[in-house]
Amino acid sequence: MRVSVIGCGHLGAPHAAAMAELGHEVIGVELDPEKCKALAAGVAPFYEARFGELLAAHTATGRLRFSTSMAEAADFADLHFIAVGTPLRADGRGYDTSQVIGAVEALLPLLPPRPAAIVGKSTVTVGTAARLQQIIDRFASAARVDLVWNPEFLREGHAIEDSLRPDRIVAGLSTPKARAAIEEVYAPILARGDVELIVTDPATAEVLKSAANAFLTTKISFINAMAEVCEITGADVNTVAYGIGIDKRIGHGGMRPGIGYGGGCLPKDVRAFTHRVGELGARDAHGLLTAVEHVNDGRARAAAELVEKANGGPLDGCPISFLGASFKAGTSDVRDSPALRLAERLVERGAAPVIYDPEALDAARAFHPGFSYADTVHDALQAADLVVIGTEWPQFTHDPGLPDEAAALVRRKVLVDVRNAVDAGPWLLAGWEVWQLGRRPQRPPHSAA
Ligand SMILES: NC(=O)c1ccc[n+]([C@@H]2O[C@H](COP(=O)([O-])OP(=O)(O)OC[C@H]3O[C@@H](n4cnc5c(N)ncnc54)[C@H](O)[C@@H]3O)[C@@H](O)[C@H]2O)c1
Ligand SMILES: O=c1ccn([C@@H]2O[C@H](COP(=O)(O)OP(=O)(O)O[C@H]3O[C@H](CO)[C@@H](O)[C@H](O)[C@H]3O)[C@@H](O)[C@H]2O)c(=O)[nH]1
Repeated sequence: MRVSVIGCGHLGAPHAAAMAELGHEVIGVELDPEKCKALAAGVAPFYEARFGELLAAHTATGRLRFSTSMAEAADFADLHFIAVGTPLRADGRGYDTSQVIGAVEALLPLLPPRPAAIVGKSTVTVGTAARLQQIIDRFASAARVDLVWNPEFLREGHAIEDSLRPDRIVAGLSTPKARAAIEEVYAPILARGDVELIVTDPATAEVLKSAANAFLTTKISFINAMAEVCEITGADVNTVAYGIGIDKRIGHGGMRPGIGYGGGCLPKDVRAFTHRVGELGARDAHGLLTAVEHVNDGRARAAAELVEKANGGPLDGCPISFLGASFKAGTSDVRDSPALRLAERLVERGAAPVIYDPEALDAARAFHPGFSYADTVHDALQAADLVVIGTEWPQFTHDPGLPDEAAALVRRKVLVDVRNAVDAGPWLLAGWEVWQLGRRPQRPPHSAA
């Protein structure tokens, strides 16, 4: 099938590569000329597992190409994925959907006189598809153009894997032709027989996506609220999370305690949904989601207080080796990164963090030029009074050599892991104190404290 992907950011570019991998002929449309040029040359503009490899392979054969021209895409493709951004409005009251509306309005008059499907993947407020349908209906071509709302559930860092092997495919649509288009574009996935296609109306598809992200944040804030309880009672939140997660009704997935959720999706999506359900008068939903956001908003402060405790007093002038900048491991994305939120708090408290990240240094430098950065983990560790793990990269949490290596470079062997991801054992053996959220501090054998 000939498809276009309009908007080639963290969602659209991997989605375009995955569509090419499924055998489609794909054109990606990207407004940003630099990003478009890199993609067209087969070079990934951000770090995402397997994406670079697929991009290089499929741009080399010509099955996947990129352009800044919407007209080229309109002419070429029969199905158009909309994957443009939906940032929060500046006042925080819901999404700014202008990129979505703008992309559809730009595409419609360019479509040639043959059937086409517009397939929305961006995350939107419920009601957006209905608004787009009205815009489509105003065009003479309306009978030829079908609209599908097909929300995306991929996780950054797993974008290719999640696109090729999704948990489910959701399609909000209203005509048999639209259903046929979705079944055709996802045919290679559906043929495997283990992925359910949920066909519903557009409003249900929109709410389903918002509800999924709202539930994910609820789970994270729940365990982080339990971390607070553990901190007060001297209980251990990692054991609590493990113990309750054994119950299949609860599960272990998406319930790692720590500094809270960040990234380009969950914070803005739950914010926009909270606002929308409030507007709609859904008071219980509004109360629940407000509490979820409130817990998350408090995590950077809780983490900063933990760092201060680990330091044994105020952080004024304290040199901190700060490991991690991306919003989670496996991506170079620093949008709304909890790690950088904490770094900011530490600076406010007078500390001097030096930040290192294996993949996100360029993005962090570009978006947060005010921080100090090191090009290697060795440079970041040099003469630090504290080491803070802000992002759970395996290079920091699972490198068996790091505790000894770091011990030789720092001034004091105090580790604060705000992702609760480190196995303290090797660090304690190397003489480190280990501090984590919602857990008692662990001290090395034979330590006086
Ligand atoms: N990032 C994810 O993992 C993910 C997963 C599921 C859903 N989503 C949703 O997908 C949407 C996109 O998210 P993202 O993270 O990729 O954002 P992003 O900002 O990384 O990418 C959006 C891209 O669209 C481009 N763009 C905007 N208007 C355009 C136009 N008219 N023509 C061509 N290109 C245009 C921008 O230049 C940008 O590169 C959002 O609604 C987001 O909530 C994202
Ligand atoms: O147990 C957990 C899981 C995640 N996080 C944090 O939550 C944030 C988001 O993580 P994750 O959900 O893995 O990343 P995203 O790539 O942002 O993906 C989310 O947002 C996407 C955009 O809507 C959806 O498509 C995905 O299904 C949804 O998981 C990150 O800061 C994580 O560190 C935790 O603190 N504890």
